Amino acid sequence: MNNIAPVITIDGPSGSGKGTVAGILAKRLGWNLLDSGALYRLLAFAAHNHGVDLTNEELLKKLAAHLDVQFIAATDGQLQRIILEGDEVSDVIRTESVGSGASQVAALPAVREALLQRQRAFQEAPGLVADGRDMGTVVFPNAPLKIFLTASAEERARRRYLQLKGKVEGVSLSSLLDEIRARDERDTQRAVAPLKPAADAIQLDSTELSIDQVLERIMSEIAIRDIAG
Ligand SMILES: Nc1ncnc2c1ncn2[C@@H]1O[C@H](COP(=O)(O)OP(=O)(O)OP(=O)(O)O)[C@@H](O)[C@H]1O
Ligand SMILES: Nc1ccn([C@H]2C[C@H](O)[C@@H](COP(=O)(O)O)O2)c(=O)n1
Repeated sequence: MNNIAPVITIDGPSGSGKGTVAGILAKRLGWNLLDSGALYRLLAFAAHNHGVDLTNEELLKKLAAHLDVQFIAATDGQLQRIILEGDEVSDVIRTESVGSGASQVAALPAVREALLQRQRAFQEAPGLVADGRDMGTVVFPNAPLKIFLTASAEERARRRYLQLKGKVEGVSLSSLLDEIRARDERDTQRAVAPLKPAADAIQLDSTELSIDQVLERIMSEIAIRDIAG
């Protein structure tokens, strides 16, 4: 691990806004970005394509260790792109069913172990913004700034509904709320690296905050710590 490059971790439940905030922050600071959830999503998606059962820990561990994936950094006007085994999968891995599969494979200790070094390799100069569930507790425990971003389940389902409405057929607010609650339950109750705030994390409830207000709060914590030059 390159301990010189500072890391800002943003953990929290699905739909709290981690990915949005992490992406804007990384761009604003000119830092690298780790969307760790994408790795678990890619594994679930690859497992489906290769006919690997989501409970087969031994095969999933091998698949995780050899996952052929490229993250292409965001450029002006374009989001980060994700390529799996030569195919662009940036959008197809974002469905709630892939998210649910990701949450299942993420509960397996051998899978988490296989993905650990891959995540730590993102810690490169000038710095890293990393979002996920265990960035501050397990992957980057020495990060100088840790944010735990939450929002009520109802607000997170509403946000997801607005995001998917018109893009995904048959999307319903009540089923999204059920799915979010089920994923919260699995992610917080698993035995290994459960979703929880690090002891030294700053907890931010975004239920009543806009994206800009969340960013403003994080920028002020960065300024207090003087970690971004
Ligand atoms: N503070 C906010 N107010 C209103 N909408 C928000 C806010 N933060 C994020 N959103 C919107 O909510 C949706 C979900 O946000 P995002 O994908 O960043 O969440 P996430 O925590 O990364 O979820 P996941 O863990 O499932 O990837 C997006 O459409 C985003 O624009
Ligand atoms: N650090 C992480 C990141 C993600 N996961 C698991 C749990 C999530 O439900 C799933 C998908 O993540 P998302 O893309 O929605 O952020 O992946 C995890 O266990 N640890």
